[in-house]
Amino acid sequence: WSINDFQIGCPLGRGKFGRVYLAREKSTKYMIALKLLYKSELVKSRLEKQVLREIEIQTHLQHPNILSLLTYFYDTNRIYLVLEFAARGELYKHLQQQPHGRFSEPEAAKYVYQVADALRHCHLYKVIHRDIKPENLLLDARGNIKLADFGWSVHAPSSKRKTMCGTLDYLPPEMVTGREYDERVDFWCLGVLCYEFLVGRPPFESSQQEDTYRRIQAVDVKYPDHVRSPARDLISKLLRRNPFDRLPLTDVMVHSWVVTQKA
Ligand SMILES: CC(C)CCNC(=O)Cn1cc(-c2ccc3c(-c4nc5ccccc5[nH]4)n[nH]c3c2)cn1
Repeated sequence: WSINDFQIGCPLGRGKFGRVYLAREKSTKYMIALKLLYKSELVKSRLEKQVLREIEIQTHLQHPNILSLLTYFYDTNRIYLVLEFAARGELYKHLQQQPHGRFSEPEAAKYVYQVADALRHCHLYKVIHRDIKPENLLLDARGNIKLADFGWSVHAPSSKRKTMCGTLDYLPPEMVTGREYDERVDFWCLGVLCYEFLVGRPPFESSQQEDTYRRIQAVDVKYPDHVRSPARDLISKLLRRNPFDRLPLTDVMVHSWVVTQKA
């Protein structure tokens, strides 16, 4: 493949490493998301190893709810990643467009189920995503979840610090205190995600960072009246301080709230 095989369209956003463009493969007219990485930038920020490991991870993780890396190629200055195009774009924009900025229970349960299934698949390959939040979720043409951006995934177990770029809202207690952690961090993030889907904001959001830290450590969750008990039951089984007390993903997928609402 070469860049001449594609017609480049509008920019789709700025990923961690580079720019992503809508593009179309000329002969098949197939739409894709083309990510351009500048070798010079990768060398400068010593990210080339990280990118190669991500390419390795994404090539092996094939799942209907994980955005696939279709292929990649490079020329003298750039690496080109041919990523699946998710036609309905970023989930967090879809969330913001909802009345009251929150999803209905059926829609929330459908997404929670699909993210749980995608994470279960990642964990089979000992890959922890660590960065599950609405910004890293896309929707395909049929409104199904596509888990993207493995910018922070690592192989379990790990205690690699996650530099605090972006929100702390999704950090589990063990990562806040820099302790060793394993794939159960993704169980916690799924609980935060489910809360945000139903409420429209994450559970520990505070104006000051240290308050967010404190609320995470104390697992200080408050549910607005409109959040009904079956959903509270699931969230409370995921937002547990002790990672071993958190509900495993297979149990999330068969939880009564998920099963009754998503169908
Ligand atoms: C190093 C390498 C293996 C990393 C591979 N993973 C990524 O690059 C993660 N990543 C995916 C994207 C991305 C961003 C946006 C889209 C889109 C998309 N569709 C849209 C529709 C409407 C509005 C915006 C849209 N973005 N489809 N596929 C995408 C893929 C950006 N970074």
